[in-house]
Amino acid sequence: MTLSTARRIPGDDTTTGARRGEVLVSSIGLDYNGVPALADTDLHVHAGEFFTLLGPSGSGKTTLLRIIAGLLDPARGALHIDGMDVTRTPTQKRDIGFVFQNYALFPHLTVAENIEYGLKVRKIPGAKRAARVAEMVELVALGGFAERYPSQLSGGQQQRVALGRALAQNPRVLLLDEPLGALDRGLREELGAEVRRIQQESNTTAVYVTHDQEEAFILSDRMGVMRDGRICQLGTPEQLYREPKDLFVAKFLGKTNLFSGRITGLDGARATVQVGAHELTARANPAIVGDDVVCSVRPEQLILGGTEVPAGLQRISEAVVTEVRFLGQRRSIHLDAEGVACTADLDPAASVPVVGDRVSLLVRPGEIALVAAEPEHG
Ligand SMILES: Nc1ncnc2c1ncn2[C@@H]1O[C@H](COP(=O)(O)OP(=O)(O)OP(=O)(O)O)[C@@H](O)[C@H]1O
Repeated sequence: MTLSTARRIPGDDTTTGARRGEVLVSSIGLDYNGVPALADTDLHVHAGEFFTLLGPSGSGKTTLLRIIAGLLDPARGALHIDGMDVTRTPTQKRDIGFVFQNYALFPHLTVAENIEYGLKVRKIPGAKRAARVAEMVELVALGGFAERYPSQLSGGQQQRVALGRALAQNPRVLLLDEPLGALDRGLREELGAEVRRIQQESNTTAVYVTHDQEEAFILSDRMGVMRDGRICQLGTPEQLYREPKDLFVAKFLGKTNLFSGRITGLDGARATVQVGAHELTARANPAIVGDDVVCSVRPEQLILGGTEVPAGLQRISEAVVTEVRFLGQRRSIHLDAEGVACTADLDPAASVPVVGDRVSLLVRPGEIALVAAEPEHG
């Protein structure tokens, strides 16, 4: 596959010192009827990065994406792309590519013509245009479909055309708003992997909006979790999963077990927490104000034990097994932990408890995420 024109070296074409595709959002905010849809927000998306805005419906993801696109004017703040202030620059002059949920292809144009359209508008010469279209058709794996019309393509194929069209002009930044939202589960996974491959091969900065946590995890280098018009936490998928800053992030990113506790001691990066009758050591969380905390432990981090606590583990609760489910790759054990419903995921090959068994719930000190008892706002 030839990708010479699509592939770029970050930092190759700017005189400003910023790397190509770098997005800097500084105190950008927007209100509707006096209510903030986006609270004043700072965000730095690095060149070549796949960055995802993840959050529930109405959390402000699309608002922020549309401001970066130039489709919405912010009430406050500044936006820089590649070091240039584009806060008031019209969309068409921002050098940005879009892919939305509804493919928005021209129905009367073929795949090749759809991809070519923007190049024609920009008056790119014919031979160069044809070469670029051929390259994009190959990049989005639609060889053999170039002469088809959108109505002759599946939803996933149409979305590939939309991607090819967006990338044909070698945009500084690719903005994607729930591009897989209209597709069924299997196709979402397949095309999600393709989106990531295409983004990497074309070395394009991507800002992606979704409410689907799994999709965000598969695709992202980094992501920002949004809630009520704010980015409440930024980080890699693993950082956010393992070290959620607050209860909202802990619960939004996959399943978790929550044990109420109280901080009784702090020693640098370590905290001592009292959970019922048990004293535990956990990583301190600087975002917590006050002593009331919640210990978040993921189902795969809970270990079932007996009366003895092996070295390197600590007991967080006693529990009674209420249900055992075989789920193929794992066995899901439901428990009543002194009135708190919990789930532990076990390797299917591990010894299986039965309903009614009394067990100890054990956890490694580094695997307890402490969060404030109430969600943080900002
Ligand atoms: N034109 C508008 N007029 C008034 N309020 C609006 C308008 N557009 C968006 N909002 C409000 O702004 C907030 C953020 O909306 P936004 O579309 O950015 O959320 P979102 O996270 O993208 O949601 P979804 O996942 O449902 O698309 C919501 O409370 C929404 O109701």
